[in-house]
Amino acid sequence: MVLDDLGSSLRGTMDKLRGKSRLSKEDVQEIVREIQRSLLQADVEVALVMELSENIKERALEEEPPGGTTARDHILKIVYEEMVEIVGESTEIPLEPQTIMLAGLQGSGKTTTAAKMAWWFSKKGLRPAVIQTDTFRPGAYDQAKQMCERAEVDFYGDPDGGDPVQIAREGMEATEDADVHIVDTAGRHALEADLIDEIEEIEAEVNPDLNLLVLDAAIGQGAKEQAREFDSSIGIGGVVITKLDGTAKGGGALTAVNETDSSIAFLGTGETVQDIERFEPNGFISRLLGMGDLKQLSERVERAMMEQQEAGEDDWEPEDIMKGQFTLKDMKRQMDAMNRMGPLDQIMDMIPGLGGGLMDQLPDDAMDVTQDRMRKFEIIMDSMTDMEMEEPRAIGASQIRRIARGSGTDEETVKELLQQHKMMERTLKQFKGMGDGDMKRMMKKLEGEGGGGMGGMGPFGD
Ligand SMILES: Nc1nc2c(ncn2[C@@H]2O[C@H](COP(=O)(O)OP(=O)(O)OP(=O)(O)O)[C@@H](O)[C@H]2O)c(=O)[nH]1
Repeated sequence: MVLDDLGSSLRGTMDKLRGKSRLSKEDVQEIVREIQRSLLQADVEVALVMELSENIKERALEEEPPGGTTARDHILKIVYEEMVEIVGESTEIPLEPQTIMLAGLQGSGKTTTAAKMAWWFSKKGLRPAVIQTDTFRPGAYDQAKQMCERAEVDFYGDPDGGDPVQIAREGMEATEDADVHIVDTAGRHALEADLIDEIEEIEAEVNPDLNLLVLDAAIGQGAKEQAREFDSSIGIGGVVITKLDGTAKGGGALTAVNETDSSIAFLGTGETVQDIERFEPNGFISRLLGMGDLKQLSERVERAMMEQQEAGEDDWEPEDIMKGQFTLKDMKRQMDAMNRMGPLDQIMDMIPGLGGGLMDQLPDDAMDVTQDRMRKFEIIMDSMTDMEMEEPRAIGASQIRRIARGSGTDEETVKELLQQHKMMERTLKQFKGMGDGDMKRMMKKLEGEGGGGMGGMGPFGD
């Protein structure tokens, strides 16, 4: 994904703030420096980087973190909001009849994007048509035609035609049955005057509802001039970033969006017609900041909480744990909460600080093993008496034998469960010195984040 590097380095800096309730000037400086470094590396324009970092610095030092918010969450929120400010919401694409024209330099991916967008509209139940006006590049006609056939959408082009404006006119007429007209235009090596003249004439002919600038994700500073030129001639309403499946940097796209005061409409993520996504700022920035997909995470947590309420388990308060009591029942409750949220690896990926780098370091089957182990633990717990669940430390060798037999597992796994419980209990005891409020908040947070509460659980434990 774009600016992917930003995630890991920023995450490292953010992680150093764990446990702090206030940010010092030095903390803010360090975070801002990290953001600047990453954005500049990703080819974001210097002036834009400076503007963003000034805003973050100012807000981080002036705004009081709301009650109950840690310094880390507070700064993450500010960085997130300031990034949203630049990236913006996704360009609005109404699902109704319309004409969209694509502009951009040669090779940026216009023709491919035209077919992809047509496919996208057809999946939304509309009838799209692609009109190919590129008479400049030999092969553009065949390429567009083939892709449209693959996408099973209407296509108009003229392999022998010499006048793009005439092709545009004829194309609009020939495809009048279609709801959505996507007009592909020719690219040039650079911003030559005749390219601009031509596109203005086509635009006058087809009268588009929206002009999209198609940019290769690898474009850097050049994006600014392009964006400005196209914007002043035809008006740019949105940007499409292509080739995000490569090792692209993508900073140029942010510059273009800022320059044209527009937003991102689609992302191209491959060479086939299906490789298109609508841009979604929440997920994009959350991942960018290495925060995991916060929106998705909170939805899952909410769902899990609702199910927990329905199951009548909403009376549980973490007070007992705060007093240092952590029974097997508490452990089981946490495991249940996690199970309700979905596959473990997906949850881990969404939790701030656990996604990205750490996941990559785990062997491929680590999550399976862990999930498998959790299932076994649950079966074992089902074979325990209430008393054993409340006082696991009192479980002796003969009870272990009985539990192993009763659960169809082995003594080794029962011992492993007890060991795991001990580790979690020990971890929690370390927090006993904390203030009551902090502790309560932390416990609620661990519960809320699902996986965080499983400290010491499996290969990803503390
Ligand atoms: N990997 C990848 N390749 C892409 C993507 N979009 C386009 N391409 C490739 O990029 C190359 C150029 O794409 P085109 O669609 O021909 O670009 P164009 O802007 O129409 O080019 P001109 O007609 O010369 O102006 C082709 O080889 C495409 O297959 C993408 O999202 N991912």
